[in-house]
Amino acid sequence: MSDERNDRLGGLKSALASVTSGQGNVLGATAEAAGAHASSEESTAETTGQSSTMGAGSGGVEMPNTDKPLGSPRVDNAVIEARDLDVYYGDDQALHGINMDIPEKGVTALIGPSGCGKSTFLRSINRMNDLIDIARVEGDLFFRGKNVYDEDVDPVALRRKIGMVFQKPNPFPKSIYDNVAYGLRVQGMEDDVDEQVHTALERAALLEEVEDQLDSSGLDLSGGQQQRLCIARAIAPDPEVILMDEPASALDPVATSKIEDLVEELAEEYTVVIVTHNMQQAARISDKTAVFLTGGHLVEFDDTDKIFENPESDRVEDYITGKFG
Ligand SMILES: Nc1ncnc2c1ncn2[C@@H]1O[C@H](COP(=O)(O)OP(=O)(O)OP(=O)(O)O)[C@@H](O)[C@H]1O
Repeated sequence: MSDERNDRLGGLKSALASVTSGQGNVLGATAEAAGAHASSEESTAETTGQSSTMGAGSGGVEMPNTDKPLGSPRVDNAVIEARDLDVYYGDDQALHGINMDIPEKGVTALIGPSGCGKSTFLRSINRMNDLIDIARVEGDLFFRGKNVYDEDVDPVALRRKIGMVFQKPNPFPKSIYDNVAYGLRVQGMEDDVDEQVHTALERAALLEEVEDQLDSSGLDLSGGQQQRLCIARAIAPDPEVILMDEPASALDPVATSKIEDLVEELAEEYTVVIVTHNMQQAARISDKTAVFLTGGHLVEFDDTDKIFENPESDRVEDYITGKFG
């Protein structure tokens, strides 16, 4: 862990220590597995469909001038911009008017109590919510200036640019090699498959452990290795953004630590957006933190240090220090 991250964690600890809530705080708490409403459908859809190109044309998009959550500046290097984003499941509104600029590279963490809409927001970025019949999206979600909900955007092509890793490792019942190659083939990326598979396994910090057994089933790997295999599968088509929905919550501490190290490494090259219930983890690995609170509202979005050491919102401070959640 870098000195900077250690300092940040120290800041979080002292911030927490200075608050005497009289209740157990959430440091180190790993949430129960939750929010996996659509994970099996998602994992199938993640790698199915036809290859095509994302709709062209990103210029001239008019941005509504809307209220921002606390501490949420518009950023010049934003890769993803949510504008007045509402998501409904049937008549129930899960997200209310989300406005957020996610900068290029680095790690952006989404935190908040169970049911506040973190996964829903994550899935709206690469249109995974399309797979939920009753889900409906209003407002805008721009990826590099292009509204991903425009009619000319192909969700499969979008997911090549914005890959996803789920809470539970979900390798296919195929060989390690084929697990990674499958994503490439689905996207029509048939050239140099061997090289791309090796590169993806290497970037996912798995190659060394599996290079002699690429023909073995992905299901025979340990849980942590399976999750790194899923990360390799997600990065094989060379996306720009990697969405991670509690990628370590089903893993033991050693495997979790490897995933955290990997996330930090990947963030040098990719934009990583990660949902986590573990605030220590958010403090350790993220550069920006977005705090969602009950009812599906984004309350504060800022540098992680600021959120954990000096949040603007009292409700965020109460959440961070374990007064509720
Ligand atoms: N597939 C679905 N069908 C109907 N309602 C859903 C679906 N997925 C989520 N919801 C509802 O939307 C709201 C937000 O859920 P979501 O899973 O996004 O929250 P979350 O913050 O990720 O929760 P958790 O931390 O428990 O995973 C909740 O009220 C949830 O019940």
